[in-house]
Formats: sequence, C-alpha cells, structure tokens
Amino acid sequence: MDLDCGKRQNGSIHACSQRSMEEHLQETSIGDGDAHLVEFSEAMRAVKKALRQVSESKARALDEAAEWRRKYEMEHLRAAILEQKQKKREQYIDQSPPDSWSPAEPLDSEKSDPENGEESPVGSVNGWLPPHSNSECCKREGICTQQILRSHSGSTSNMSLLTRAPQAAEKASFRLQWGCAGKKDSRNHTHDVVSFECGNITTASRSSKQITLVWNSPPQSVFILCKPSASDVTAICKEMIRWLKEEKGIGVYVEPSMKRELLDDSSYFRCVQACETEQEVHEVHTKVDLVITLGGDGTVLWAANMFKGPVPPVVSFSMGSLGFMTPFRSDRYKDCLQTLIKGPVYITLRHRLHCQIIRNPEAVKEGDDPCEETHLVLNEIAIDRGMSSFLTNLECYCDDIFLTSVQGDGLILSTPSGSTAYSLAAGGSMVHPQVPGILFTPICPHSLSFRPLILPEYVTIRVQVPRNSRGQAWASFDGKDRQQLNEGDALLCHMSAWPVPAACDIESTTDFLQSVRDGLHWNLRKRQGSEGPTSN
Ligand SMILES: NC(=O)c1ccc[n+]([C@@H]2O[C@H](COP(=O)([O-])OP(=O)(O)OC[C@H]3O[C@@H](n4cnc5c(N)ncnc54)[C@H](O)[C@@H]3O)[C@@H](O)[C@H]2O)c1
Ligand SMILES: Nc1ncnc2c1ncn2[C@@H]1O[C@H](COP(=O)(O)OP(=O)(O)OP(=O)(O)O)[C@@H](O)[C@H]1O
Repeated sequence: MDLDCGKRQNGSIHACSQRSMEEHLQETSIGDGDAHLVEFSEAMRAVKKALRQVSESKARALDEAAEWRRKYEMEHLRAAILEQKQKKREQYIDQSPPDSWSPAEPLDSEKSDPENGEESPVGSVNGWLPPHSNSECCKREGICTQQILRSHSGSTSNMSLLTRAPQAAEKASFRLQWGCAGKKDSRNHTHDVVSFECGNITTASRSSKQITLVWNSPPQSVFILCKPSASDVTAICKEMIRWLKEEKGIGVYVEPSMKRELLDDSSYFRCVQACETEQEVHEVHTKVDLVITLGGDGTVLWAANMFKGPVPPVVSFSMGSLGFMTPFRSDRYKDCLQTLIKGPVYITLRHRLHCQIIRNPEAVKEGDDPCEETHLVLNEIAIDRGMSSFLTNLECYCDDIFLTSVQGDGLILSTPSGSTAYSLAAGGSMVHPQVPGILFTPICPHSLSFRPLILPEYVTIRVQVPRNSRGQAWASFDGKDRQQLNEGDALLCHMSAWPVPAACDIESTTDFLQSVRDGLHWNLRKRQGSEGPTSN
C-alpha cells in the first residue's frame, strides 16, 4: 500500500470538511437572542474539534505504521545478515585442520617454554589450533585473531580473506605474552575479566595488560608503506631496503607505485616485491612478518586500511607533522629495527571498528543488495551534514535500544586510538588505546546537554537517517571513502576482531602519554611562582 498516498487522501478529505465548516461558521451570524443558532454553532465547533482529532490520530497511526514497517524490514535484514554470518562461521568451524596440525601433538598453548620452563601463553602463534578451540573469545567473527596471525602454509580455506597462494618462505612465528607494570605475567592470558571463587568476585585477571611480542623465529619479510610524493621518505625507504637486504637478509614488499619509483632509480630494486593484484593485497598478511610505515598518522591509517582482516605487527616511523601513532624516529631506523627484529617488543593492540551501510530496502532496486561493502576503521566513522546547510537528524540505537537523536552537524563513532583525532576536536575525551570501548561524540549538537559518551566495546551501534529527515548525511571512514546516507539508510557499527598490533617505542602507556604531552601539548601551562600571597 502507498502509505504516503493514503495519508494525503485522508488528509485532503478532512481538510475539505474542516474548511467547509469554518466557512459555514463565518457565514452564520449569531444574534443575541438566537439560542438555537448559538447551540448549533457550538455543536458545529464540537464536530470540527472531533474531526480534527480524528484526522490527527489517523496521521499519527499512519506514521506509526510506516515506522513499524521500517523497523520490521530492518530487523528482517539484520536477521538475514546474522544468518549469513552464522553460516560462514559454521563453514569455518567445519573445516578440517591443516596438514601441519595433528590432534595427537600437544598444542602450543599446552607446550612448556623450553627457555624458562614456564608455560607458553595462549597467544602462542606457532602452530594451528582447532578453529573452535578459542571460539568464545571473538564471538562476532567466530575466528580468534590469534589463530590467524600465524603461518598459514598448507591451510585450505574457502573464506576469501583466508585464501592464499603458495608461499616462498615460512612466515616467522611469534607468541604474545601478557604482563603488568613491566613484569611478565606467569599465568596464561585469559579472556575472563571477572572470576568467581569461594563466593568472592575479583577482577584480578584483567585482559588488557601490557602485551609483549616474542619472536619464535626471526622475521623474514617486511612490507614498507610510504607517504607518497615525499622525497625524504623515498630516500629513507631506499636506504632501508638496502640495509634490510644486505645486513639482515630480509625480503621487502612495497606498493606498486613505490616499486616503479625505485626501479626508475636503480635496477638494484628488482629484488623488491610488489602486491599488484587485489588478491595479492588480500593475501599479503600471510607473507609478511612486519609492516613498516614511513610517513605521518595518515600513512598508518592507509596501512591499516590495506588489511581487511588480520594485520601483522606494524612499526611506524615518524615522517609527518604530528605523528601521534608513529613513535619511532626515522633517523634511528637501524637501531630501532635491530631491536624489533630481535624482540621482545611491546605492542599496543589498536582496536578497529567494523561498519556497514544498509540502504533503505524501499529505495533499493530489485536484485540489488541493500548491504554495502564493510569498512574497518582505525580512527573513526564520521557522519556529517556534507554540503547541506540543515541540521542532520540521526537516530541512534545501542544494541537496538533507542539511544538518542543527534540534531547538529553530525556524529563521530571513534575507537580509543581515534580519540585523539577528530573526536578530540569535537570535544570527546582522550582515551588510552588499550581501553576497550567505542566513543560516541556529537559534532556541534544543537542542544546544551549533549555530552560525549564512551560505550562498552561489545555493543552494536545503529545510526539511522529518519524518513522525514530534512538534511543530508554523509559518512566517511578514517576521513576517506565519503558516502551519502539517504532517508531510511542505516549504518551498523561494532568492534572488529582484527586489531592493529602497533609496535611501541618504549611501552604502550609511556608512548601514549608522550604523544599526548609532546604532540598535543596537553595541559601545558607556565608553573606559578612560589612567591606571593598564600592561603595561611
Ligand atoms: N577537525 C578535525 O580535527 C578533523 C577533521 C577531519 C579529519 N580529521 C582526522 O583526520 C584523520 C585522517 O587523517 P589523514 O592524515 O588521512 O588526514 P590529514 O592529512 O587531513 O591529517 C589530519 C591530522 O590528524 C592527525 N591524526 C590522524 N589520526 C590521528 C590520531 N589517531 N591521533 C591524533 N592525531 C591524528 C594527523 O596527524 C594529521 O595532523 C581522520 O581519521 C580524522 O580523525 C580531523
Ligand atoms: N601509501 C600511500 N598511498 C597513498 N596515499 C597515502 C599513502 N600513505 C599516506 N597516504 C595519504 O597521504 C596523506 C598524508 O599522509 P600523512 O598523514 O602520513 O602525512 P602528513 O600529512 O605529512 O603527516 P601528519 O598526518 O602527521 O600531519 C594522507 O591523507 C594519507 O591518507
């Protein structure tokens, strides 16, 4: 049924009857003593009022019906997506383990560490665990990150992210250790945050502790990503490639544009490999042990965006202006890489947000998919008003509970890593990157009481453009890939299971606080002198 049309027709009938009544009332002159006419006119007024109420409640009912229908369709769509995801998960769990894993062999997590006699933590990445062995830890994707950040040779998978070509060399294996205040945790890493023993609740075993990466075998190949059109970056890149090849015997991958630039300079760089096809880019995480970025924060975002699934450890050299996520000095790259290749390395697990646009099912042409390609962002998804001069109106739901309606310039859904970027500029709090959560920061809200929120990392946020929205909305992902959101479109967002493991220069908290102080000059103020009036 065309609801709008029905509403228009109903509206016009009531409008006509109201109009004729008003005309009749105006034409009817009421004499002082004419009791009949007074009575009649009062009756007409009562009828008029009743008609108006009927027309209003009908319009409300139609609006409500349309809203319920939209909600029903969205739920239907969500259920279909969930079913699809579940099927994929089941497919994955059904896969037989690769040849390299035998159930008779002890798992890495069960083997003891020959060096120190301690048990290896669950983060061991040398072998293949049965896919369901850790299925509880990454419920959404059904895949544990730790299972993927390891050698994949010999494995067969029908998931596009996991398909891979035969490898020339084995990827170096490593394990992750969880510790606290610089001390290695003797207990295995646990995903349990709250434990309950003898009736006492304790959170002594928190999951977000300092994480150390320990190489089991030395890294063999690196992927260098460079800020484009920057001569100083290209110069360092050339030097670094020669040093890695000649001094360390490490293979190098670069982007195709960089390879062309290198070959224009010298045929020496024929030894460098490039990922030319989309498939090769998809598989690069199975071939490289480290990702090196030379540039600013934008290059780190660029690197993260290349990996639509697992990401190898990332080492970022600062060659930009701010460098919040680039802790290493490029002039000291030899010392830094030497230390990193040897390990152990402190890492910050920078969480990413997974988001998907779902188009208004009514506006989607038959046969077209209403669910658009997914995005993984390291900083944020920003939804703004684009070129429109009207307020954006965004209805926000948290796990399907209505949260609020954003009326203003827009909304930022940010990761803790992105908390120091756009979200900060919009008044959001700065959050340590290891704090799990999703920042909900409005952009110039037209309300005095709209404070930013930080939501727990396990929620799903839905941002809906209402049907009667006056303004437009545009979504951008880490400042890129801008896409228009039309009436009835929605954006779903939740924490991804694929973080960016970023190597630290000193250690996660020290690096973060240093960036806050040196990069943003946080709370910089001249100290007050000791001389002058005192309170006593
Ligand atoms: N008003 C704002 O502050 C504003 C507006 C638009 C975009 N941005 C940010 O720019 C990012 C895109 O970066 P780009 O380099 O491609 O664009 P860009 O070249 O325009 O640089 C944006 C600036 O943001 C800084 N930055 C990026 N990520 C950061 C982080 N996590 N912490 C602290 N600073 C960070 C960069 O160092 C750079 O100085 C977006 O993800 C968004 O966060 C900020
Ligand atoms: N490998 C790459 N290929 C294409 N574009 C890239 C690449 N690396 C970075 N960019 C883009 O180049 C732009 C500038 O990069 P970057 O932010 O690293 O340098 P910057 O602006 O000098 O540093 P900062 O962000 O610290 O101010 C960003 O928009 C980024 O997305």
